[in-house]
Amino acid sequence: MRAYLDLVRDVVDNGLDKGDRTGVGTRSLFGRQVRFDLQEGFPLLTTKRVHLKSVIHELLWFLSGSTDNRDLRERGVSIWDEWATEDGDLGPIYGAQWRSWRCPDGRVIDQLAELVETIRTRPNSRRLVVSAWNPADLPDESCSPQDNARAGRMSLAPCHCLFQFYVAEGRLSCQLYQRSADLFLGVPFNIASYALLTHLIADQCDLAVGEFVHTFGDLHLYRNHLTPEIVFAQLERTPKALPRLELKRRPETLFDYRFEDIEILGYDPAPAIRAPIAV
Ligand SMILES: Nc1nc(=O)c2c([nH]1)NC[C@@H]1CN(c3ccc(C(=O)N[C@@H](CCC(=O)O)C(=O)O)cc3)CN21
Ligand SMILES: O=c1ccn([C@H]2C[C@H](O)[C@@H](COP(=O)(O)O)O2)c(=O)[nH]1
Repeated sequence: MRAYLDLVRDVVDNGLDKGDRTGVGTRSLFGRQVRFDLQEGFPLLTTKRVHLKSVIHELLWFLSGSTDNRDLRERGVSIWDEWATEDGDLGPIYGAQWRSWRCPDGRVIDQLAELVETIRTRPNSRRLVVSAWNPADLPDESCSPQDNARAGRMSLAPCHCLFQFYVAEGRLSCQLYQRSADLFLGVPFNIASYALLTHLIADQCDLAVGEFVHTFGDLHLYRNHLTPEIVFAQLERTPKALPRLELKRRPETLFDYRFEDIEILGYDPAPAIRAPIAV
């Protein structure tokens, strides 16, 4: 995970000060790319403990098509609390766009089910793309997340907004375009989440895993993370060997994985580093 620390160093050294929607302020760069060979291990940050339980539950929640924060809270995951209404509504965020993209003519498209079917039947396709960026459902940036959800809009615009798969030599690779990236808190979660998604889809399609390519638009460190206890403590740590991912069971479909099916072996990270989240 040296690549992650290099990104942090890049933003610290070369980023420009920039205001943002949350009012916190950032140091930011535009347009970067890193890649992880998933054969070399599971790309889970070792220079701080990442709460993988939240990552796994969040991905299974996206895959279930749910946008109800109560389903996450029931599993002890609170990472979406700040954006949900009191009854758990987040509006049509990832789960809705991935599994039930609404068309003007009333049709509903399950992008993930179609993706798996196309990888199986036409692995050479150059159209293995899923988009969460649905302009019709985007939030109004001048309203709160909760007011957007109440108006039937997304509470937060998709950050990991488009991804594409690629099959070659029996390996499945994934590239993500992330338009906006909170490098300290969000990105370690996003890397682990898409690496896991690639493993699950590869498992369903009888493929080995290839690479995860992570492409960034606005890549930023929030100003209140640029402290000796947070970002600079992270930069002083040395990466360790990566853990491995093991899937204990292959269910009927991509949508039937359970938390217990996913095991991470040999994860020996440095202690967690707490940081405030910008809402
Ligand atoms: N500013 C911001 N950054 C994000 O990464 C982000 C958002 N907003 N809004 C929507 C989701 C929610 N995500 C989150 C929210 C919180 C944590 C977080 O607080 N992580 C802590 C503890 C995690 C836990 O205990 O489960 C961490 O140390 O990683 C991470 C990702 C990712 N997204
Ligand atoms: O999966 C995620 C979700 C969100 N983020 C970060 C990126 C930004 O810091 C905020 C979103 O604010 P916008 O004004 O909509 O860009 O959340 C992330 O890194 N990963």
